[in-house]
Amino acid sequence: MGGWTIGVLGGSGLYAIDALDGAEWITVDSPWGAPSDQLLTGTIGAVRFVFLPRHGRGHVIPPTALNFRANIDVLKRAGCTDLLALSAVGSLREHLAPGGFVVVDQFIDRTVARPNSFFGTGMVAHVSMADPVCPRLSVLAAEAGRRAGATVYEGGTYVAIEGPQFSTSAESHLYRQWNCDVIGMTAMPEARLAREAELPYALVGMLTDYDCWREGDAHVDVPSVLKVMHANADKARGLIVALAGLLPAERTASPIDTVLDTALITAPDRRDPALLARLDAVAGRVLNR
Ligand SMILES: CSC[C@H]1O[C@H](OP(=O)(O)O)[C@H](O)[C@@H]1O
Ligand SMILES: Nc1ncnc2[nH]cnc12
Repeated sequence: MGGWTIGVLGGSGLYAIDALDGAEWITVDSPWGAPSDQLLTGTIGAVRFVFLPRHGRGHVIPPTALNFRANIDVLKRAGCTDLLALSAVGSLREHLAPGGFVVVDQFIDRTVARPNSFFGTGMVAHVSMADPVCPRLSVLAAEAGRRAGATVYEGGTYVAIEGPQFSTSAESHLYRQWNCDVIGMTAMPEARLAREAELPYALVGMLTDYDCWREGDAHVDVPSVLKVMHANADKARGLIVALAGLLPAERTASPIDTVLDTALITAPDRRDPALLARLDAVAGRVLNR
């Protein structure tokens, strides 16, 4: 038991949060390289927040070049207990109208060019991704979104594409046939790495457009995404403030806090010391005992 420290990954159009008491940008180094930016830390009530603009302030890093491992590693090092990801997403469903929020509960990963694990040769691990998000944080994020005035849809499958180009119409129709609900470029491998780092992860997709599947509609472009995001930025910030008020005073353990207990397979005497050193924050709990 203890308090909550919520790491917030801010996506397109959300590069800072202004409601933090004692707000301070801090630098956290990572053995995985440079994260997207400094971390903005501060508190709202009893809850500590650590905010990272996923693409860096000024949106300088494209999805493929994001150092997802460093981003998750620095959030872990900064003491985060849980992660809330906020992302602009395209809608693949008529009823998921731009302006609404979708609390995602599944993923299909179509990314092809991103390191997607902290583990590797010399320290092999396999975590379950069957239930890729934290149900506890997802429920609270949904309620926080409603309190912030958003229309919130609970549950939905996010297809992660490599980008940076938006999809072809054929792909957009295919993803609809696969029962995907929303589309974006950043939740993978972010959600995988959060799980490996034993950080419960919830994702609120902020619907900005109908991608390019809808007959007679203009296809998605950057101005249309940013227009909706700017109109919704207050609701996103309101969600964070409302979440602080909804979290119980004490954080009880989550099963996700200990997923590495059953994930490591490499024999202790065959482990690579250099890789173990890089895993100090992510897996120190199980490697140092
Ligand atoms: C600006 S449109 C495409 C861009 O927006 C989304 O970013 P994020 O998930 O960080 O909000 C999408 O994944 C693309 O990176
Ligand atoms: N249609 C779309 N495709 C991929 N990423 C997005 N982010 C926001 N809208 C998107």
